[in-house]
Amino acid sequence: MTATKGLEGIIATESSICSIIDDKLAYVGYTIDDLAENATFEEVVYLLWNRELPNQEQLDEIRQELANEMEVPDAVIDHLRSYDVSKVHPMAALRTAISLLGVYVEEADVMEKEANRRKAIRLQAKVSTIVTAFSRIRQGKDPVKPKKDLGFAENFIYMLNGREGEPIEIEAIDKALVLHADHELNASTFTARVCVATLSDVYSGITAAIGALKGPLHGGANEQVMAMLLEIGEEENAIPYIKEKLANKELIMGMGHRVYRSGDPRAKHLQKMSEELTKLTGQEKWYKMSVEIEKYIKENKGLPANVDFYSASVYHSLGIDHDLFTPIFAVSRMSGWLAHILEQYDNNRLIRPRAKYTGPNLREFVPMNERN
Ligand SMILES: CC(=O)SCCNC(=O)CCNC(=O)[C@H](O)C(C)(C)COP(=O)(O)OP(=O)(O)OC[C@H]1O[C@@H](n2cnc3c(N)ncnc32)[C@H](O)[C@@H]1OP(=O)(O)O
Ligand SMILES: O=C([O-])CC(=O)C(=O)O
Repeated sequence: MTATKGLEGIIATESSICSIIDDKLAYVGYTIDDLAENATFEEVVYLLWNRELPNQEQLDEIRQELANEMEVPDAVIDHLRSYDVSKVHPMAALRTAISLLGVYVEEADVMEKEANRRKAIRLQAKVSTIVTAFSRIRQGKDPVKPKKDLGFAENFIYMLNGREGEPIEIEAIDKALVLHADHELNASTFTARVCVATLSDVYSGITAAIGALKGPLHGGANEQVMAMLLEIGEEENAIPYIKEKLANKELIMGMGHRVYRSGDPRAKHLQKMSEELTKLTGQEKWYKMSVEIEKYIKENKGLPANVDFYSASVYHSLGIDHDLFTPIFAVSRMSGWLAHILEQYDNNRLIRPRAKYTGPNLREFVPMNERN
């Protein structure tokens, strides 16, 4: 029995949601390039859950369902106010709030297909409200209630800032949500599938997934990228900084990927957005610095920039707090997690691999009075 460290290259399930073939990414057959340029986030949510793009009527319906379900129970808001928010990372707050939501909502443990779809709508709608409410509360402000006539990205910006977004902000957030929505069997999605394959409930699967996304080797990398750019400070420091990190065998956040070799097809869209938004806000140095780092790492380590690399300067130039970058990833990836959870329920088998044992051989039990 040999072990494959990190399960690299292991085909662990069949899925009809997302493909990565020869470094090309598609959601249900539609390339990420087409979707990034032409689809809204709500269209992508519909696509991931139904495996077809919505017609206008279906799109209107899912938009309305999401807007209608955005409010969260007072108990969840009260909970966000109940601890020292200055000491809690928003991903920890989100993980706990989603778990708490599972206690207050109806049907949490009802496993019927239609009930699970209703739960999917509620979770997708409410994740945005929780992230923005936490952000407002820690600024000493009241959460802003969602508006039923706004789209998903519009409501996110409205609830975050207490004002409706400018068209360029709405477009940027909507596109970022489209780009992060799903990614095959990434660590957090796999976590969600492992959890619900025990026939546990949707809230448990999503809570587990948020925990996995939080780590800096996965979704948490986008916040770390911005921390790195700030530490570098000025463009001329970028390459010496990177050289030193590499010499110390430290990771360059936002670089490398388990699956992509030539490049992450989402990165170029975020790069373009970063170029435009940093220019518009007079913060081009973050973009220029990122381009230099990407080039150096590609040439010297053969590693491509991943989705987290340019999203950092995109969100920064939109004035978003750096520790909200990963929660925004979660707001988007909620759609993919839910698609995979529903797919897992539809064709379930317990996920239970084996471990190659490397400990001591069988031995005599040692009574307490004979132990060192
Ligand atoms: C949304 C997402 O989750 S995208 C990924 C977000 N994560 C990051 O950006 C964190 C930085 N990147 C990494 O840590 C890795 O590239 C991962 C976790 C994404 C992929 O990891 P793996 O597939 O396990 O790659 P692995 O660790 O085997 O790397 C292969 C080699 O490249 C090196 N390497 C990989 N990524 C990096 C990096 N970002 N900086 C420096 N070296 C790196 C490794 O040290 C290793 O070198 P070695 O062969 O000399 O030991
Ligand atoms: O697929 C992965 O391993 C990580 C990733 O890029 C994602 O989750 O978007």
